[in-house]
Amino acid sequence: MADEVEGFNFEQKHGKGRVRVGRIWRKEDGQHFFVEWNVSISLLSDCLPAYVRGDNSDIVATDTMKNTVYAKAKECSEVLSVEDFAIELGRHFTSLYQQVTTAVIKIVEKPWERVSVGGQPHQHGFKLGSEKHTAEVIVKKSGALRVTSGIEGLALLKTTQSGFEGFIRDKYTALPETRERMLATEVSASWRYVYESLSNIPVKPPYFTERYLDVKKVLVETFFGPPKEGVYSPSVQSTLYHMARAVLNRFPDIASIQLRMPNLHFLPVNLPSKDNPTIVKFDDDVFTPTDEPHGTIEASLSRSWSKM
Ligand SMILES: O=c1[nH]c(=O)c2[nH]c(=O)[nH]c2[nH]1
Repeated sequence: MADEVEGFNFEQKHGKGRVRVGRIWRKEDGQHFFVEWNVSISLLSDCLPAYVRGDNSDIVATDTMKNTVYAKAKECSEVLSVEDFAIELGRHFTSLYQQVTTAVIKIVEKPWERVSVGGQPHQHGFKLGSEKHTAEVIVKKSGALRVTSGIEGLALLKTTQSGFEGFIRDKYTALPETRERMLATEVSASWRYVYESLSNIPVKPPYFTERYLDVKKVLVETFFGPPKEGVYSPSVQSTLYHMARAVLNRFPDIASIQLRMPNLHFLPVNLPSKDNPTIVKFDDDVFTPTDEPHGTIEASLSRSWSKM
């Protein structure tokens, strides 16, 4: 929030970063549920005297914020999504403290997944998966709300049905045109829901978790295409756009989506030999995997009637 202080413009916020919490829920049938969250809290509050006069009487201690994460985790008697937990924290800070005008809560969930043993889901055994579910929630004292969910580290690769042709050629261009290459990326996506107030968010607890899984499915299926023939990608740009569009077309409760898709190159291996026959001649088979340097391709897509 911006204030005028002694003739200057002044903006401030304070919070606690990287509060780590694990929570078990035990069901009556013996099945356990487990989540591990990394929570960051940032509060916009009326506490100028702390900065200007050393008067802390309007300060919510960041230690209290940390304790609140554990207290609220204890209070939640049912399994809930990162979004729901973030909304609960935001609601708490903006309603309990007169000084707090806005709460920004970010959570990254560690991807613990139930293991299967002998083909059966284990009651209390979990292994670490790969991509992470994230949420960022902004709650205002008025009840105004913004919920943004995301995926980080969704690594995808296909061995064909990708090419790159027709790009600008000049004296620095060495890249050959191709209709046959590998395509590998690590998708980061974040999408904002249409809900703008605490009073109109869906209250059914699995809603945000289900949506997260639905969005991931649409992103993955659009990237790969049908199982047998796949779908041809003329560029990362085109594939990214189709993925973003598929999500907005499919889910009316999502207002906008941002995608970041590095192009993780697999370089053809050719090993000529001066005297003997060629050691390795590339035939779309042997590659040097690289992640540095990599292409960076990102875009966001929102409904044109959106206010943002
Ligand atoms: O899909 C691609 N998009 C690019 O912008 C690009 N640039 C490049 O060198 N290779 C690729 N591939």
